[in-house]
Amino acid sequence: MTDTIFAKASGAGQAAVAVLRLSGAATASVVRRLAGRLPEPRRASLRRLRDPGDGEVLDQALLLWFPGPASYTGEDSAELHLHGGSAVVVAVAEALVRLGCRPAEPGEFTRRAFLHGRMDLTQAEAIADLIAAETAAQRRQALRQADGALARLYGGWTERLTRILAQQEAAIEFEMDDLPTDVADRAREAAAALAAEITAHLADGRRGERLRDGLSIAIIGAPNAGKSSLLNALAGREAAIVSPIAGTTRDVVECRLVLAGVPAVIADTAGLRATIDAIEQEGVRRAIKRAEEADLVIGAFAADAGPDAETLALLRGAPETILVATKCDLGAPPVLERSATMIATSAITGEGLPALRAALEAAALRQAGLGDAPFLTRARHRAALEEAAQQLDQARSAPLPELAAEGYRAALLAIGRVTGRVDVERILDSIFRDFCIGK
Ligand SMILES: Nc1nc2c(c(=O)[nH]1)N(C=O)[C@@H](CNc1ccc(C(=O)N[C@@H](CCC(=O)O)C(=O)O)cc1)CN2
Ligand SMILES: Nc1nc2c(ncn2[C@@H]2O[C@H](COP(=O)(O)OP(=O)(O)OP(=O)(O)O)[C@@H](O)[C@H]2O)c(=O)[nH]1
Repeated sequence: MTDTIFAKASGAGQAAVAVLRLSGAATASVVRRLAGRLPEPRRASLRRLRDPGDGEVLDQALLLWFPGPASYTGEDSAELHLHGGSAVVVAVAEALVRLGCRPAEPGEFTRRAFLHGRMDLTQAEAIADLIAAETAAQRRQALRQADGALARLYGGWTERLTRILAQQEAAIEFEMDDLPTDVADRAREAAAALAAEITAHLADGRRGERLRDGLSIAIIGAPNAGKSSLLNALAGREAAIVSPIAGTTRDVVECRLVLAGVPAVIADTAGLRATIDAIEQEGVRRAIKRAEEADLVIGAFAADAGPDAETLALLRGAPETILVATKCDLGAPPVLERSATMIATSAITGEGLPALRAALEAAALRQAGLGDAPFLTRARHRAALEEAAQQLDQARSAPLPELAAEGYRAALLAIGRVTGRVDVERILDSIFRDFCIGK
């Protein structure tokens, strides 16, 4: 019999109401000892909670009873909605321990939901993403995944692969019996179609992962180009120091932005120039590194000075770039030969800033926006699906039918690791470790 676990499911700190969640086989008897007879399933009922030892009233609480398997975890569970004071929560928690319950590990409720088949691993991970979601687009992606969009997609692939494997094994039997058959060919065709679908799913430009992790944007340019002023204007606060002294920004200054529902971190960096100042050199090194790792690089130059070679060179390696001619209040921006997007801005008059924001939002939607098909959201899924596609390719060209079957089996295992249908124990810990207690 599994332990009966409990945890405060509502947030830390003082609040009007604290929700304690319980799950496990002893839930019904524990609740009866604490609150009297069980209420109707899933109906809130106001109860006095009493200390099981001396009968002292601990709180006046709302009680909910969820008999398994129709509960979040799939087990008998209950919720106690207490007054939020810490002494109330502690008193009830102590009573629960005396009644044989134990505090839950992080993610343990959702882990139990998975173990009872209430959801697959992509859905369990989506619950964690939903709790962490900070923007509308993140919420939508997590909700879609929690609703089973990836579970259905990958589950469908698992079913098809199982059939392919069965066909291949039948083909081996037929061959041993010297029966003529085209079953192996049919398996190979089905595997080719599946491999193509998996490859297309992998080639999503990492949009789902970008939306989950946030977009990285770097502002680079010569000293005094107006980078810090640009960052402050975009962030709407004085995050970075602005001064007429060239070489003011040394370290990377980060600000969080939300662009069309996509979370982003925009970084102001040290002005690019050769210098003998060791600290500034390190700043330039960090600026270059940031630019190389960014999803989008803003190349800033003063309109009256024109773009510099160093900045343009760094822009060349970036996945997406926007050129910004700053200080356009001081002079007209130059006409550039290259076809790159250029936006003229002024931190003084505000000119061009809405256009820059719009360009950033368009880029964010392009790089991390939601599409019709669900996107891959985690590196864990990507690695397993890459392996599945590779195994399928190898299986299709395997010289022996037994080797082909081996490859199909390996591909099946790889996809199974994503959904948790096969070989799960090993990956469970790493997934649920990141949960908060009470979920
Ligand atoms: N108070 C409270 N709020 C919450 C949760 C919770 O557990 N408690 N949730 C927790 O994450 C989320 C809601 N998710 C839930 C998912 C399934 C079931 C559940 O009991 N499912 C049963 C019965 C469905 C029904 O009544 O029709 C089932 O699916 O069989 C409950 C909550 C968000 N809000
Ligand atoms: N007229 C005008 N001056 C600006 C504008 N933007 C920035 N400046 C001025 O240009 C100087 C440099 O601005 P910063 O934003 O500190 O430039 P930076 O590129 O971050 O400079 P470093 O930290 O040295 O790399 C400051 O004196 C700003 O006031 C603008 O749009 N118009």
